[in-house]
Amino acid sequence: MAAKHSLPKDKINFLLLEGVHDRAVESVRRSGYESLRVESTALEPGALKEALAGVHFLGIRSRSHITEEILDAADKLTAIGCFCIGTDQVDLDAARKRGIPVFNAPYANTRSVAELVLAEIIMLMRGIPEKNMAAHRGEWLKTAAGSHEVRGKTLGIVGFGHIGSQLGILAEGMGMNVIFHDIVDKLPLGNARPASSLTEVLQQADIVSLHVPDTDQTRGMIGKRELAAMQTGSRLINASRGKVVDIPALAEALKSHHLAGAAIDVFPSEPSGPDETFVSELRGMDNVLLTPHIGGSTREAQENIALDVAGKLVRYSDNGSTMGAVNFPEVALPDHATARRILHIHRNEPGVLQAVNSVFSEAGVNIVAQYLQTMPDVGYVVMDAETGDATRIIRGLEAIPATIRTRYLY
Ligand SMILES: NC(=O)C1=CN([C@@H]2O[C@H](COP(=O)(O)OP(=O)(O)OC[C@H]3O[C@@H](n4cnc5c(N)ncnc54)[C@H](O)[C@@H]3O)[C@@H](O)[C@H]2O)C=CC1
Ligand SMILES: O=C(O)C(=O)COP(=O)(O)O
Repeated sequence: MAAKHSLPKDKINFLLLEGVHDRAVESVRRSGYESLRVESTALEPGALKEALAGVHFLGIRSRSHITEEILDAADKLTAIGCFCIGTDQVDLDAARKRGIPVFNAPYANTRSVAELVLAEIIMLMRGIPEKNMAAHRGEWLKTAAGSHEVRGKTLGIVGFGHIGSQLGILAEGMGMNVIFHDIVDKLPLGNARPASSLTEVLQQADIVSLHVPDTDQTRGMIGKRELAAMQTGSRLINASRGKVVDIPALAEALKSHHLAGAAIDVFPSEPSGPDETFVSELRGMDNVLLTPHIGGSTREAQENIALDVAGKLVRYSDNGSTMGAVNFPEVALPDHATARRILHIHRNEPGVLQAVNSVFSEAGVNIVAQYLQTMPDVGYVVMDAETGDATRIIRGLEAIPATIRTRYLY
């Protein structure tokens, strides 16, 4: 086949933002991709649009907002890697409709978040944030008032997914009782007990920890009413997403001492890098432990994330596999050592497969293997084909009205 529509590796451009770990850079380079730009922070929308010109593979963390407008400006964008767990920062539907799979690292920082929260549980139950602040001011708050062992206390977990369930196991190891609320039926690991509702968790727990994703349902899920439902003197931890908690309502609950303390790692609005000022109503409150969204920021997690997500981007580029994509039909593909591989992403409309197959039969090219997965709006079909005129096939596929994009791998 003529290689006219395929792209040699030195013409494939990677842009990695937000200080993605060096292991990602090494992994991409080791796979033969040398055209790589790396930035230590997120870019503001204008700069991001400019930076994306000609970029095929984009790597981000939680601070880069990839909106429809940004996607429209990204003329060559082929795939996005979120070097983190959350993918709410990307307009996933808009990306899929443009034929762009989005990958993440679903497990690589789970443990780091669970460990941080575990530490915060003890810190909050002992009133350490305010004692620490007082000591910095020269005060000596040596008192047992309001200080508790965690043994025998109840931890309420909202969102019993990977992080929530890992935390539950660790907390049980410290002798805590664990209750949880999730919208999906979950295996109650260890002695954890599912509660009948969010309210039951809030009412029964000595300390509540949030581990839900950012969705329409979870945004603002902990507001004035939910905070009022929590026990007087209880504590709240949020290391999930900033918009899950109504911060002014939380500040009020802390000021009135209805809540005894909070540890907050994520905020509705976060600085894009170290040069931007962090603004929050919670600043200056002694009983609040504030951390700069570092739940997943350990060397171990960042290295694992780097290898996981860089590997997924490279695999999609080299082989077309979309396994692990969070917004896209998942196709697992074997290597294509002997055959040529053609990828076709299309709107999922009647007759598309027939049109695709006709392009091959009219060109007299035999399809050796064909792989197809669909979502309601988008289909992804991969053909391994015997030698033939690649240019004719690609042009034929591009002429199908439902085509979103085609790629040719050799
Ligand atoms: N602070 C940090 O640095 C980090 C924060 N995160 C955040 O933590 C979140 C959770 O991570 P994982 O546990 O890996 O995700 P996961 O997807 O394994 O678990 C989330 C759980 O929340 C449940 N859920 C969804 N909507 C709910 C609702 N309305 N009410 C109750 N439960 C609901 C889901 O059914 C699921 O079981 C991520 O989406 C991310 O936003 C993740 C890693 C690091
Ligand atoms: O993994 C996640 O979802 C996180 O929130 C971690 O985000 P980060 O990579 O530290 O910007």
